[in-house]
Amino acid sequence: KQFHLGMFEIGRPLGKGKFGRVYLARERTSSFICALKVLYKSELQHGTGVEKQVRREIEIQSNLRHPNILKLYGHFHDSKRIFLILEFAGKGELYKHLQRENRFPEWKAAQYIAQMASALSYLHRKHVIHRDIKPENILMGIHGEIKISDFGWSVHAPNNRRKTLCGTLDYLPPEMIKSGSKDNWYNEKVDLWSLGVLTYEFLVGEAPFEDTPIMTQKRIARADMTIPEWVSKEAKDLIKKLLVLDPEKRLPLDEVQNHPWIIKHCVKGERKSDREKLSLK
Ligand SMILES: COc1cccc(-c2nc(Nc3cc(C)[nH]n3)cc3ccccc23)c1
Repeated sequence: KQFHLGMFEIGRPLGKGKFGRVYLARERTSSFICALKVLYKSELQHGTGVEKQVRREIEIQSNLRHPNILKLYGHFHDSKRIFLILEFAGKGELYKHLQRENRFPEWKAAQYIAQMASALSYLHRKHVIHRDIKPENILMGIHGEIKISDFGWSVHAPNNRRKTLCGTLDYLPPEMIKSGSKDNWYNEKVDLWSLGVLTYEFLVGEAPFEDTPIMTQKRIARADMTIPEWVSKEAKDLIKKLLVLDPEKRLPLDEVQNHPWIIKHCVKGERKSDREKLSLK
């Protein structure tokens, strides 16, 4: 399908991402609502990581279909700009909601982590590692479902990309902090660590290793964090099983999805009494 700018009515600017602006848009013939991300080629210097990052984002995200992953419907460009036609998530950036609410109640945090685990499990089955899981890269749909966006840092198979440490260090796993062997950078277990950091931040309202940049790196390398005593023991258990230094020892995603904390808050539909009947059988 060939897309071009004339096909869209451009609505209000939704906001500025790190490499371009995002507008609400409507496709004229179908009246389909989407979000149009505009990137200026001038800002993507040729041959720099950013241009490759955008190409990778397009290549990876356009082949993904999952309710908790923001869809990329297509892309096109003109002389000066690249346009990404993205799914519109009506409730915007998750981190804004987290800022406003300070922290999420356990039932809400568990539902978000269950959705993230489902999306990551789908990505890993397709050998895609996101590598940049954090609240800033998660959007919220109109029904409160969350959607991973921004695949700029995701990778397909192992490759020799250097990750420039832009933005927060809080979510980096120890293997990406240590200068040692780089092949661990391309092990999907890095997303498990970030899922643990995300779980902590949803419940506590700040990242587990938040400190000065130097101290953050030291604390990550030692998995040096304290979980407040008011966090439930089930939630504590899950965080501790994800924030493990050895990538191979981190709780696999299928066990995250079956963890008691997730089951307790996410098995929707049947009432507790029915659940007891089921387990008594
Ligand atoms: C920096 O603030 C930014 C930047 C980019 C988008 C938003 C934003 N986005 C969306 N939805 C989106 C965005 C995309 C790519 N798909 N669906 C909705 C919003 C609602 C209120 C405020 C802001 C919103 C903010």
